[in-house]
Amino acid sequence: ESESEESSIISRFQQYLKIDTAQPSPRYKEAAEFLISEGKRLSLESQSIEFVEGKPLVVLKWEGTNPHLPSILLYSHTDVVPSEHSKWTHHPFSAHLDSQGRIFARGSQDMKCVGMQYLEALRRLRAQNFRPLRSIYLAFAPDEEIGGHDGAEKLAQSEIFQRMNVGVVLDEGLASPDAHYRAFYAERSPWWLVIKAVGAPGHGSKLYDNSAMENLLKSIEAIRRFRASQFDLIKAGFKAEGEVVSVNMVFLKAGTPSPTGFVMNLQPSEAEAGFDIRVPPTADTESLERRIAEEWAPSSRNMSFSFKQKASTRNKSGKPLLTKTDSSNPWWNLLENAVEMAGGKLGKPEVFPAATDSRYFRDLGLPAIGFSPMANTPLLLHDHNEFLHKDEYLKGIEIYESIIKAYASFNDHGRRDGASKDEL
Ligand code: MET
Ligand SMILES: [Zn+2]
Ligand SMILES: [Zn+2]
Repeated sequence: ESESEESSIISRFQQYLKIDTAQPSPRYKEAAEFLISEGKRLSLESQSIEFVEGKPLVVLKWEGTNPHLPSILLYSHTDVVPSEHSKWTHHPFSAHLDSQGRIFARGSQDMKCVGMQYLEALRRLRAQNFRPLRSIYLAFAPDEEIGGHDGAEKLAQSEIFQRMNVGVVLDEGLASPDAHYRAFYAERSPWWLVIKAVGAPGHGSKLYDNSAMENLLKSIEAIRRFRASQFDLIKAGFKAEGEVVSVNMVFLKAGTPSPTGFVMNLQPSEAEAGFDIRVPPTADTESLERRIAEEWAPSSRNMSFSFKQKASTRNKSGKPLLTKTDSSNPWWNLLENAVEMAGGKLGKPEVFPAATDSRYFRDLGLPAIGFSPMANTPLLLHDHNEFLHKDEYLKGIEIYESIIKAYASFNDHGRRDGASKDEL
């Protein structure tokens, strides 16, 4: 690349990063306009779909020479998580490029990088007069960070999606601190649990059983023991991060407010705590549910519970939501080879420790692979000072160029395309 080409690539990335699409009030319209205009510059067909008003989902298309073959879906989400601006060295929507070449922005890793890299890879393929055999779709969806219900979930269930005849989905992965890229064949399902205790209120000096605080604390102790047992499996090297159940307390709510803080000599009659639980695809969910009902929020201790989010680990037929990584899934091998051809190396397939929109596609029986080409990069998603080095970003474009070329050219002579659904 010439220097000026490189700087226009970086500035397009910065332009996307500068659009404040943070939850809970993302500027979706601005993002959609930007993406559609980028799509037009690449002569892609474009469509903005509002399954829910004000939440556009942009679909771009490059038609294949054999549009009857199952297509490739290059998926990304447009929203980002909120940030504590004052704790960042550079404003999270300034997309500041520092003297070392690092680009700081919310979304630089999760996952505006990927969305723009797809486009840049297509730009390079266009310039080479590449003709895809299979149609290539790009989808830029809203609301991943709040569950994807008004984005990917609606897309996956739509007629539009059926007509797209998608054969494989690429979605986000995670940065890797070493030289290997990470690739994900499954993910943990988020269960966002709120437990609540009630009990008799009382004077702050009185020792008595069954107060709301005491009841809640017993649960917190039990949950912490379980958490430690899971964490120990990782610490001992028996399990990878995505293979255990994680539980983290994310809020505590109790006490009687007063203008100067909280009333100190009153034991409250209600206490609540929230937990972000992540469940691996093959976990015994029934036993976990029992544990919650019997140990973590037993009605015998005047406790109740509810879920703010509870994603299933299995499809309708009870099969865990996993994408095959063996020879039954040609896309995995193609990815590995294509990454290698572009000078990269894939680590061994992992379970994504958090959630992605891939679950909605895996639920349909489609193979979905989580992959963000960021090697030599600290894992900073949802963290302060999220950044991506410009050289990693540029390298990632070449990686995608290689993958998209391989995927869009893949011709299995009709052997698998009919059969690949449901086998993942
Ligand atoms: C249940 S929504 C998931 C949002 C985000 N990707 C996470 O894993 O936390
Ligand atoms: Zn993400
Ligand atoms: Zn995220």
